[in-house]
Amino acid sequence: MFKIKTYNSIAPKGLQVFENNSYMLNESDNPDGILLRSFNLHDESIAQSVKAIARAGVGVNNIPVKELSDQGVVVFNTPGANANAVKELVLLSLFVSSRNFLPAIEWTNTLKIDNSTSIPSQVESGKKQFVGNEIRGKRFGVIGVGAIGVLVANDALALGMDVVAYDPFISVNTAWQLSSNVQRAHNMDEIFSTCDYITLHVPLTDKTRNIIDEAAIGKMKTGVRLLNFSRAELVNVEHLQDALEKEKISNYITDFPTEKLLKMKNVITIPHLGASTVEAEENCAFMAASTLKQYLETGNIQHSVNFPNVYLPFTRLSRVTVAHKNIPNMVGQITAVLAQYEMNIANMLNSSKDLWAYTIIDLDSKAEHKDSIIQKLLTIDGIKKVRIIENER
Ligand SMILES: NC(=O)c1ccc[n+]([C@@H]2O[C@H](COP(=O)([O-])OP(=O)(O)OC[C@H]3O[C@@H](n4cnc5c(N)ncnc54)[C@H](O)[C@@H]3O)[C@@H](O)[C@H]2O)c1
Ligand SMILES: O=C(O)CC[C@@H](O)C(=O)O
Repeated sequence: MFKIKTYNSIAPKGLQVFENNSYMLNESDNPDGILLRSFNLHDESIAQSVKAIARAGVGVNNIPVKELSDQGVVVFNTPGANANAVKELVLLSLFVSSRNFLPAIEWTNTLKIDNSTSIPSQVESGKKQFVGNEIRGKRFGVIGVGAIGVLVANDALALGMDVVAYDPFISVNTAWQLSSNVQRAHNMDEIFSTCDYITLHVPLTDKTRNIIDEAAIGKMKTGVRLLNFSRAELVNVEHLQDALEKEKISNYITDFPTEKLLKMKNVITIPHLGASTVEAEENCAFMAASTLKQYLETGNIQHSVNFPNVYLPFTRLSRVTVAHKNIPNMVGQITAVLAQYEMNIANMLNSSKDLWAYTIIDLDSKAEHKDSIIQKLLTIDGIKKVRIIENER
């Protein structure tokens, strides 16, 4: 029996993944797994019982990934599952930033029905204050070409924009999807200095925090429009305010309202709706729940942000999984312990990702002395979490 604790509202399609006798949902006491969206886990104490955490979404800056890795807790996200939803809102925002239609609609709603001037006459005489721009032919810079950035770049081309993209870490998969008509920027300055519109699609990390600051803004064209559907902290808000006041940036559209932004002119804030479509919520919830279930039941890892992806069909009688540091001689020490218990290894797999590694060892017997094997393995320096899973099938 596995206990799953959930935070935020998770689409039923995801929760249904746990609808069987092996799971108890919404369990706060000693959960095995956590399923969440944007809830801030940094301020929560996480029970020792937790083996994995799945984020129904992409950004994991709400999760203390570093600390959890050190406890051998696997963190999953849902790459690409909400990318189309975000892309559609970004495309909408390109038009919103260009055509003044939000203030125009507000103005139309204030028109008074009076007998001397008809509404159509008021409209025709007042509309000149809302003249906008077209996006066709304008230069559009995409910073971060991952699941969202690639869709935004390709569709902006289809809308007639001149698209230039920057991503020094672009994945091979994404590069295959990117239209060859998207130009490659070799550094961010190429985007800053030439673009009429700039959109941010990078994760929030120590390296990307404040990538839009005074220095970056200084290089931008006067009147540039800035879109941020990634995270608030990518943009230095004081420097942004100054640039908006000086009309260096004409407007800023973001999915991340803050107290300061709400008071600023020429800022349009959206209440974090990027992934809020029925389709994206279902995709994310289903993917997150499925990867969490797979990990709890088999120890296989897919879509993890801190441990390597590993898959070994679970066909033998039992399985030992070990989350450990990526340092020499771990496998040798693990197998030496199993040998002490006269356990014969039927199959094994070891893989690493940056500082962390993961080993699966399959056995042709049910593991006896489970607790003492686990305790012994945990005394090895570098081993963070050990599980022994019986094959129930
Ligand atoms: N508004 C929303 O509701 C919403 C929804 C989904 C994602 N997001 C945010 O958008 C971000 C991107 O999402 P995604 O699905 O495209 O993620 P992704 O991981 O597929 O793509 C991120 C891309 O950024 C690139 N990158 C990383 N550091 C970079 C740097 N310094 N300069 C340039 N490129 C860099 C990576 O190489 C990668 O290609 C997420 O991290 C999340 O913060 C927001
Ligand atoms: O859960 C959401 O609504 C937003 C998720 C989004 O910020 C993400 O990073 O995927």
